[in-house]
Amino acid sequence: MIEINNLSKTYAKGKVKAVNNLNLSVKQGEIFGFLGPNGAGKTTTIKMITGILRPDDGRIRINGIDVVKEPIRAKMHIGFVPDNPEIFNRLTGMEYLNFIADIYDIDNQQRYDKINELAESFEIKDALNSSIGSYSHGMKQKLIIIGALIHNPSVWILDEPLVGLDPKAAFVLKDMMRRHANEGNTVFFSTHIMEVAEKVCDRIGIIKKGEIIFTGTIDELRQASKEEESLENLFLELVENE
Ligand SMILES: Nc1ncnc2c1ncn2[C@@H]1O[C@H](COP(=O)(O)OP(=O)(O)OP(=O)(O)O)[C@@H](O)[C@H]1O
Repeated sequence: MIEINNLSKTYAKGKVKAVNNLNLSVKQGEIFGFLGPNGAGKTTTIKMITGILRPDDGRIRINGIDVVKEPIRAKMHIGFVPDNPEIFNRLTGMEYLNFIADIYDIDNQQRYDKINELAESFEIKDALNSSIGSYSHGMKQKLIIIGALIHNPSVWILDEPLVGLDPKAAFVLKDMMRRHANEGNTVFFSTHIMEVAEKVCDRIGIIKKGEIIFTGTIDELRQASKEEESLENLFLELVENE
């Protein structure tokens, strides 16, 4: 579960308000889509949830644990897939996954089972003994996704995860997200594509200029907009006419 209260963050010595008094609660067992146009504040919010950036104000709790006060404990509950898959190019895929599994203190059997299952789904098993530097963008992304799931996190956070994946890999990832949520975990991901949110999410939140302007189901969004246009247009309308 993710609970965010009155969260704010500015850049450039207060000149850029990236996130402004944001409140959000994401439950166990749901896939929550965090939608917004470029520069809306999605990545900044995600960096605060994952403990990479420190909030100026407000509180974030992961399964009741304060991310600022108890960062290590909170991070043990989180699996994170950043928007940029730049990782240790000199390691092999397997060395990277073992490194991540060591950090989370995962026993040999669990790491073997998880790596096997996920690498098979993404069809990158054969590449795990090659260096990451030789991987394509999509392969690096798949490796990071496997690393993020290796400790079976109860809160899985992904920043624009479908960008750069081919349709088959995107399908596999969406299926992983659904299964993870169905097992009682929280899945939170950002996207700027309404269609992706429509297919995958139980609930969405729309952020514009650092503020949440809508939370609810896609059906509720449709009702709120009282229009029969395509969802993409609804989204643009909601974002532009607020
Ligand atoms: N390091 C930084 N220094 C100054 N301003 C920043 C910095 N990072 C982000 N910003 C600004 O903060 C605001 C929110 O940016 P953020 O990257 O969180 O948005 P986003 O919704 O993730 O956008 P995108 O979809 O383009 O990734 C934008 O106005 C952005 O220009």
